[in-house]
Amino acid sequence: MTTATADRTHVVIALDFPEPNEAERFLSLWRDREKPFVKVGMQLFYAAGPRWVASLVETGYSVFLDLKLHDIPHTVAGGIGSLTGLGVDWITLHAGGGKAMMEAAKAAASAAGSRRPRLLAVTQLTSMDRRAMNDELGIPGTVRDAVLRYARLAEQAGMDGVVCSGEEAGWIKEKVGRSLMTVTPGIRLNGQRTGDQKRVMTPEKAVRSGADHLVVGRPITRAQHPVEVYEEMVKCVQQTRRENDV
Ligand SMILES: O=C(O)c1cc(=O)[nH]c(=O)n1[C@@H]1O[C@H](COP(=O)(O)O)[C@@H](O)[C@H]1O
Repeated sequence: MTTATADRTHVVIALDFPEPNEAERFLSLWRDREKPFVKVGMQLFYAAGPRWVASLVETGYSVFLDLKLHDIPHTVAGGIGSLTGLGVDWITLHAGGGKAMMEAAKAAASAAGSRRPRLLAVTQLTSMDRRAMNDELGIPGTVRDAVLRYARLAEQAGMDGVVCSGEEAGWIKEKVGRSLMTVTPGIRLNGQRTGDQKRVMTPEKAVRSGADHLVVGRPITRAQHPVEVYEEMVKCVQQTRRENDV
């Protein structure tokens, strides 16, 4: 298990593929290179199952298991208990499940001792904007305020980090605390299609804004030359960190 540390910003590749063999074919592009940190989300997990995820870990990948758990505390604790044996690095759950749910998840993860996965609370999805949040969900105020509220709750419940957009990462560091890890999807290069994402940022700007780690799917998985795009992003992130002393 690799642990993402503050001295390195990971560009985590979201393996949003329908079948494990597609994901494996994609990963084979990195055959002679350092293995990237990868994210397995619901699409691939439901198709490939937990054993495949465990085999990915055994092969040497750092894995972010993004299942966004959200249920009553007892059920989420049970889910976390079933997932800890896979050896993944990070697991997501929705902060909107509440403090008791997150605390139950933390207790279940802690049972794995030093090999426990880090728990990340998802705040407001990056596919949401203020209009959808206010009008559809009935949550008043700005997205930033809502994200901050979730982040505070996550910190109080002992979460290791939060998933948020680049627009909120720095705000969270300032208002909630620097030790709470900020993991940021919604990453796009200048001029790239945003698709269903609403709160997007370039890798450079996200790092400057306070993102500890980036999650990138389609800009890499759908690129003509995925390894080159990935390496370019890693280089850009490292350079930004150096230049901004972050
Ligand atoms: O938890 C996540 O990883 C996540 C949270 C969020 O708010 N927004 C978000 O896009 N994600 C994930 O990040 C990835 C982004 O993919 P792309 O939009 O293709 O780069 C997807 O796998 C999403 O499931």
